[in-house]
Amino acid sequence: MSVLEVTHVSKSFGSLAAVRDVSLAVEAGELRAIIGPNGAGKTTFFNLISGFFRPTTGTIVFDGQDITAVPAYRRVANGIARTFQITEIFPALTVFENVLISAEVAAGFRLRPWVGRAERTRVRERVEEALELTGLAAKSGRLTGELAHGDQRVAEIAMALALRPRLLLLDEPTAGMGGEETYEITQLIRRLRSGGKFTIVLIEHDMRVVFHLADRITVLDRGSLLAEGAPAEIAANEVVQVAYLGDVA
Ligand SMILES: Nc1ncnc2c1ncn2[C@@H]1O[C@H](COP(=O)(O)OP(=O)(O)OP(=O)(O)O)[C@@H](O)[C@H]1O
Repeated sequence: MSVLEVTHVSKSFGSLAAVRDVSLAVEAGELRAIIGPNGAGKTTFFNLISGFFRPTTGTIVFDGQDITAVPAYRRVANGIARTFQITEIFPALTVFENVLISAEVAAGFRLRPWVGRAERTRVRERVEEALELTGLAAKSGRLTGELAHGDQRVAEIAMALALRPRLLLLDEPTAGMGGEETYEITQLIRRLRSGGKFTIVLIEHDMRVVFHLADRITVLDRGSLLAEGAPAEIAANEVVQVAYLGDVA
């Protein structure tokens, strides 16, 4: 069954069509990679799924529910969490505090004058679970700004996991990483995927990571869907090779 169904979605900024008539369906438990050259519309597409932008046309259905008009914060409550291309953390707070804030905001704590102890405990459990899942538990008391870049990106993933999402959107999780860190985060994403709890959509420029992790790959080019298929099909697709993969495939 499809968890996410995007149908004929477009998004224009003035006269620029950043996403043009894109449709895709992501199955439960699948790891889908979205690739494409710079400016292909990948991040805009993420912003449409997470609700930061409303599509100009088209519909987005999550878990059988039409969420096209649902605002971003409610999509989080429905089970969609994302990370960003650029790290979005509070460097002066500890890892634990960053993940806790994320979980508390999602639980609506900041909007209420009083929150019961049981609910606080439940949210803390989510934070601890996210830190365990990402392997950051031992570093939870460290200031986030003092962590290596790779661990900061992992902390961001922990912040998303603390929302207990069913759909996890990862925007270039290996951006700015060296070989070792890229390997570590690839292993982490593979673990998250194999746990079976999450459906993952990943934007990624590193083709080794993409071909390693993805069940299926969607290729965007100048806002349009250029191709979709299993990694072997995409690697063998001549149109994709010409437009994007070049020597890599
Ligand atoms: N908020 C915005 N306002 C105006 N134009 C935008 C906005 N966001 C994106 N664009 C434009 O839409 C097009 C697609 O951008 P987008 O960031 O989605 O591409 P991308 O595939 O994620 O690129 P990259 O790989 O460089 O991150 C670009 O031409 C970009 O300049």
